[in-house]
Amino acid sequence: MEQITRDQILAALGKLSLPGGGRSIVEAGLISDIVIANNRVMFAITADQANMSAMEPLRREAERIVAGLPGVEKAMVALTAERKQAPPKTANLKAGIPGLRHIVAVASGKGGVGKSTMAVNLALALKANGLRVAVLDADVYGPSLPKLLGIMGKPKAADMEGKLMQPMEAYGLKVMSMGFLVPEDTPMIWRGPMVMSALMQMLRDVTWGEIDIMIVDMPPGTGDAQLTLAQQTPLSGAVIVSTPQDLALLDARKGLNMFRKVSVPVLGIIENMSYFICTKCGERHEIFGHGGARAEAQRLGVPFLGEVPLDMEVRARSDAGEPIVATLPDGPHAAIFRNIAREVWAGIEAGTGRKTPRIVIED
Ligand SMILES: Nc1ncnc2c1ncn2[C@@H]1O[C@H](COP(=O)(O)OP(=O)(O)OP(=O)(O)O)[C@@H](O)[C@H]1O
Repeated sequence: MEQITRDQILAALGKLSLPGGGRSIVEAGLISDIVIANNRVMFAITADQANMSAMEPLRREAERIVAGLPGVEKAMVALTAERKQAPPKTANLKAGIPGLRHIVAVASGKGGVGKSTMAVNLALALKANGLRVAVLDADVYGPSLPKLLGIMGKPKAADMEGKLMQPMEAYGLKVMSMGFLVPEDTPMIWRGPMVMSALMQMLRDVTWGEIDIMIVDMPPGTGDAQLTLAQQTPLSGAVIVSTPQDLALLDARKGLNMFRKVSVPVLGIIENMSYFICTKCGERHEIFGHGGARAEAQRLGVPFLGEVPLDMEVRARSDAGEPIVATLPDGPHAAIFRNIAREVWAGIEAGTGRKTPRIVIED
């Protein structure tokens, strides 16, 4: 497929007039930077905050026009409010997505704490407990699910127009990630509205089917993009991943505060790299002391979901795309994750009071 250029896109959008006629959206300077990657085009249209709903047909029309250009496989267009703090319009999404009963975010106060590893193994443990589970990689800055789950290739179209995509599958999970759509080496500058728009498309335009719980691997940190995601996605709850140092340094608290700010219940904290099991002697080393995290969680008023050791086996299997809960289901780690999964699900049930399927516990 030939590569579309920014000028070709602007020329096509030049025909699109603002509501009420008059100037085009290009002349009015309402088009943000245009990102072109792998035959996918992303940009935002600036709108008056008070005028967002009136601009929605224009957004759809812009998306349709660009998607129809030669060399474009998909177009993603978001509306952004002029005032910076206002999130893009996602009213339909907030109401819930058909088929997805619960969406739970896995987040961290900072990067590198093992958030993605925890998200994948938590998803697999929920599945082992008898639930229908999907995982969504919202970590568009560094999508890691394809690697962690050993998935290659691209999602297939699910309809004739190519608007809907089928999710990928691995170890019985339904999976979607920006990593499937954008090649690893594509330099991309992601902005808040684009992250939200990409996530919306992955939530809305993927044939997920009936899912009891979807785990969303959030981008690390607690900046604007994360706040918008937390605010605009219909979340049943959030799980915070932290390391002992992270807890001590109060980075985890930022994550907690972010979800509290947008009234998403925090289901609890997972302490990762909690202790170290010596590969030679099998002895447990409490490098950072023991019990601190549990006490800290209590102090912060959130459930403590469990502790996962720093372990060579966890890392090696993650890096090989063979997550430990799926490939070593009888091992001690899988049991730890199944317990965490049980706590998470109990928290969701307590929070919603909805009828849920029976969970089969095998250990
Ligand atoms: N409990 C653990 N024991 C050993 N290694 C671990 C453990 N948890 C995570 N790791 C390793 O730490 C590295 C970072 O983990 P991961 O990618 O899950 O972190 P992250 O917080 O999602 O990172 P990012 O900030 O890039 O999103 C990976 O190599 C992973 O295999």
